[in-house]
Amino acid sequence: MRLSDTIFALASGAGRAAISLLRLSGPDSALVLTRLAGRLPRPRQASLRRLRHPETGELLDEALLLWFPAPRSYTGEDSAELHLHGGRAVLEGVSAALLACGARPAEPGEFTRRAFLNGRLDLTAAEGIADLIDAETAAQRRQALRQAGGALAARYAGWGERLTRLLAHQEASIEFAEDGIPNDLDDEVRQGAATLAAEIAAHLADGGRGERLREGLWAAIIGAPNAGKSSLLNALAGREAAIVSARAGTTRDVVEVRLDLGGVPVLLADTAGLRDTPDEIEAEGVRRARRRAEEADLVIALFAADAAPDAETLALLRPGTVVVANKVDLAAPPASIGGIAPIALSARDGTGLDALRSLLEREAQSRAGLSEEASLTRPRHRAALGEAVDWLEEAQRAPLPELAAESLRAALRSLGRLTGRVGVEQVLDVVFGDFCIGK
Ligand SMILES: Nc1nc2c(ncn2[C@@H]2O[C@H](COP(=O)(O)OP(=O)(O)OP(=O)(O)O)[C@@H](O)[C@H]2O)c(=O)[nH]1
Repeated sequence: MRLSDTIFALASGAGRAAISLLRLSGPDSALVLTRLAGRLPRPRQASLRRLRHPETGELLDEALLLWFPAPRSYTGEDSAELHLHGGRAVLEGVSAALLACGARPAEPGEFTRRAFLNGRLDLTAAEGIADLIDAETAAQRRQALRQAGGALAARYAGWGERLTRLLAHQEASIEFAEDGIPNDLDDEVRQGAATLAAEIAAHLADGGRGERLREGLWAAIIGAPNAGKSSLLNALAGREAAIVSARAGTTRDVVEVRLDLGGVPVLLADTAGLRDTPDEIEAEGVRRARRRAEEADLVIALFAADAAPDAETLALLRPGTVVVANKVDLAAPPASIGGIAPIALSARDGTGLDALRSLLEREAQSRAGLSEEASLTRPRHRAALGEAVDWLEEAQRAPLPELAAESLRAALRSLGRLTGRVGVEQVLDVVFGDFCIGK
């Protein structure tokens, strides 16, 4: 990937469409656009132009052009958008003309990569843009927009700056000690490292909500055979995803549907009815059901109101499990199951379904909804921040100022990996800006 290349790519979806959007970016963009369209449009103003092949002069399309000179563009380079008619032949003709002008097809993510390299966004914002494109629910969109807008970037950059300052002070204390000047910078640094470590640790202790919202929550319905698990899954999904039958032991494997529960994407699994069975295939289904219940972020334990609660399902109840008494059209629900008041439901006639859905939405949002503060969204973030906390703690324990400085530098590198930003030059800037060391 060379920044000296001028690249282009279809930015809109592939296939026949009213309009196709081609993007162009790189140092030769002005030249390429001029050869195709005769002259450059005014910056950031839509202009209708005839596009011709630069060698044959053949008319390719009449298109709307947008010209974004550097640095005020998405990539930070000279770039342009070509709004073409969305036919295949148009796209092929214009692509061939761009190739003839020396531009090359972009690699996946190359526009955003260039934006990052040109300092237009940090790594977390770039990830936010990828998430925005993948967002399936409103809450995912909000989280991605916030991250793409730099909410995490700003927070991590703030921590990076504080860390840089701590490191600068630590370096200064070492210099002062050499010169025999008394100072209490060491204590200051230790105190600062402790405060910062606590702040980062609090950000990490968010129950993984940002990651869950990005990836989707895992939910599972468990219960005895014939309790109505498949009926409930179908009712929540609004379609016949799982087979419903009066025969106990119908569901053998895990059946999954995707739901949007209050903006949180949820992968809901119907599982095999929990019971001891000599049937080998069903027994494997029961094992999978138990595993699924263990792994799930949200468990719905379903009991039939017209039967005594079964011991297998009762044994899997945990704090936070949603307990449901189904078939209330046949019998009144018990007041309590395993010490929890159940939601009364009839998957057959729909009684209680809205109440259950609202409860599930609240539960999903409390586990993965948007919090007031921007949450981290990837294991990569968690790992880098965890490392930074470890190094900050190491710095507080360090027996020598030189070792404390080394640990702070390592913490800074961890944050730097997260944002792709913090470099040594910044430390030097602070060292020489804050202190007149005079050497
Ligand atoms: N009367 C009544 N019958 C129900 C209700 N929900 C489910 N059923 C019936 O109960 C039987 C079992 O329903 P399923 O949804 O297949 O139950 P399941 O828990 O998935 O069963 P397994 O796959 O064997 O574990 C079917 O005959 C359903 O029609 C309900 O609310 N009321």
